Amino acid sequence: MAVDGTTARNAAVTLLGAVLDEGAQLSQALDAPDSPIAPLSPSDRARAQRLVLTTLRHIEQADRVLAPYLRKSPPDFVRNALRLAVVEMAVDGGAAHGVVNAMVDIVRHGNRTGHMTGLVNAVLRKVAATPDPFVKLPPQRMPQWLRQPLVHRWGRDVVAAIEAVQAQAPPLDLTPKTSVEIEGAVALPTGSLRIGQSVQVSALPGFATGDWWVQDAGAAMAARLLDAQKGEVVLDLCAAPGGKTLQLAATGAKVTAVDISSPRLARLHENLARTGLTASIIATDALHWEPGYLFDAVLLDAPCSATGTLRRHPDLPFSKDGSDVPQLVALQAALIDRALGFLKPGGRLVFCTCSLLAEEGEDQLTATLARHPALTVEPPTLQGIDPAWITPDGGLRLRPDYWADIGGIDGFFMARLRTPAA
Ligand SMILES: C[S@@+](CC[C@H](N)C(=O)[O-])C[C@H]1O[C@@H](n2cnc3c(N)ncnc32)[C@H](O)[C@@H]1O
Repeated sequence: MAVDGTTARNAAVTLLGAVLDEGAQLSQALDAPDSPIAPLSPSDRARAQRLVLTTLRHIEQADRVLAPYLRKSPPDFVRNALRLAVVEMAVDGGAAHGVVNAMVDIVRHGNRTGHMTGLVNAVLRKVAATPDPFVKLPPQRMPQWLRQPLVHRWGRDVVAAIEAVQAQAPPLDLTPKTSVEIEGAVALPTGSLRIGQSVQVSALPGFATGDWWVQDAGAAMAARLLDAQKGEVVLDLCAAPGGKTLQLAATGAKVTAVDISSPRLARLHENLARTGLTASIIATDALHWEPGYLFDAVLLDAPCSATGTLRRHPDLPFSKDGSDVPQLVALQAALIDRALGFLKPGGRLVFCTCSLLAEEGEDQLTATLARHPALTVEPPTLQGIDPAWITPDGGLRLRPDYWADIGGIDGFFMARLRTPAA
């Protein structure tokens, strides 16, 4: 019989193994038909996910705390159980006796790990006796392939500030369809609403009536930068799951949303239905699509390394090594060129990526201007942004450490380009 509290923890330990030892992306491990959370109750599922995310944000510290007590590396399952327990006690405020008993029970019933309960019990009791074990440890570092270019560009202090934000659970940001107030939500300078504490999204007022949608405050700035107008013919290229499509549709523009992924577009259909907004949805490869007419404005939210969203996706450093970046940079350039061909003369393109890397942002803009010298960059004049966030070329660089005192922001680069009038 399982000790109370083992169900969610057991699933979390298995998910940690999928990410840390098998290189799986957490979203895929969670959505797999045989996912360890599939049989769980909604509350245990939420708890397992929260435990995995928190542990992934603190693996480095957990390993440093555990190192003095482990003469040799235990089997993966046991090591992940120890890591999770340490993080739960150090960060999550888990009561030591409950955490230790649950982990001992999980290891007792693990696959060929039953003989290690004594070690787990002894190690965790020692950790439990250490007050605040992470207090003197720096936040977890980004992987070297990402950290090094960022240190080179922004310096060690900025990178440390970014890592401090990435160690925290991100706040919940909402984009209101029209002006709306939600109890407990803070209005951010750029117009998004922020809820600090963890809540059940579907229980918030206005969810069922589609008065808002979940969208990071940084992500919400790209559609604002495009500034779509009522009646304009607007294309959202690389649209799914569609936070930006909803923003564009809410302006009264006639929106076409294109994405290569039908499963991701299914979520856009759901979001449109919930919010009562409309857009034409086309599942196709943008590189080969021929719309047959031209657009007033295009928003291109290109596929990228997603390194600006590490705080929301702390599994990313364990499933990626940066080797796909050159391929992504080439795809982004091809999509930019394609998107420019969809514009009327005098039309505008907003290009954005949720990346911290200059290759996918600042350098991509420089290269675009070199390929298309007739383009002009229109620097952002968005409500609530700090002028220091505007780059010398007129792009907008968002770093996770901006607004650090109120929970930070996802990292993005975006730029608005204008084609010459006929
Ligand atoms: C950063 S995500 C878009 C997020 C979306 N704009 C939002 O706000 O919810 C990038 C998207 O590009 C899509 N994509 C990648 N290659 C594509 C292509 N060749 N044509 C169309 N869509 C593509 C992916 O399926 C993915 O949904």
